Amino acid sequence: MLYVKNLYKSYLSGSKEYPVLKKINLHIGVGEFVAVMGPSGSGKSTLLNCISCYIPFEKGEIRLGGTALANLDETALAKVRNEKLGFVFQDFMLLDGLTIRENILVPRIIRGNADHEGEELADHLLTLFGIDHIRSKYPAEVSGGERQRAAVVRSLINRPLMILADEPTGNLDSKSGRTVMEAFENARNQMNTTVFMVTHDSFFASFCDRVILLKDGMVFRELEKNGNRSSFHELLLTTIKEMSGDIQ
Ligand SMILES: Nc1ncnc2c1ncn2[C@@H]1O[C@H](COP(=O)(O)OP(=O)(O)OP(=O)(O)O)[C@@H](O)[C@H]1O
Repeated sequence: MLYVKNLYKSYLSGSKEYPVLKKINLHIGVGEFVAVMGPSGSGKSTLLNCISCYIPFEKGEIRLGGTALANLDETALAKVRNEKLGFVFQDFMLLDGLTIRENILVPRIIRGNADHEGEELADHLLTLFGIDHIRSKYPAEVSGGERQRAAVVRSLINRPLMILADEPTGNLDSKSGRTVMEAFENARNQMNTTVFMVTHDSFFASFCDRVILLKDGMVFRELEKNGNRSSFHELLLTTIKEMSGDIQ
């Protein structure tokens, strides 16, 4: 589904080139829930932005559902973003003047398929994700966790190949954040949705099936959840300590 091969990306500062992603290789299969973690500056957002088609990369390959992203023009990239990807952001990005249900339908309107089927799907998802009671409310009238669950539903409304989530729990307390992780689990379990998330937080990462640890623009290690969530959390904490050099 998503293949990243030898991805290399640098930024220029004056005439000097600073590599940020150095030969990243990864694969995410259909229905996987995967997090990327790593210290500040390790390249997490840059990786997500390359996959999102928001920034170009110099070398390597990204293939999303069989489409190679390098060499696509702006129109084709916008089509990939609209049709193949769903987005969840740290600050929700809901439109204040629209109700929760109307917000959820916005990607259908952008794609030009705001039809009866879209309305039915919105109603089904509002129930499935436990936010039907806030459908007619405005974003300012609901909690942060409810706003983010609405954003998760919005990201699903065009039935994307993959959801990209950038620090989706960054503005939430642990109880609300947990409901958002459960919403991603629900999307995976009920709709076989693939989720790729950037997070700083090992507790929220422990809800994932797999965690990719980045360090200095390279994959330091990939960890898979083989037991329960709390033992995976312990493994993540130990490996992050090892990565930061606290233990050998
Ligand atoms: N547009 C840019 N121009 C120049 N350098 C940039 C740009 N964007 C990011 N960088 C640099 O690239 C490196 C990686 O940044 P990136 O935001 O991908 O890291 P990150 O792991 O997401 O960090 P954080 O956890 O702090 O968000 C950093 O050193 C950053 O300063």
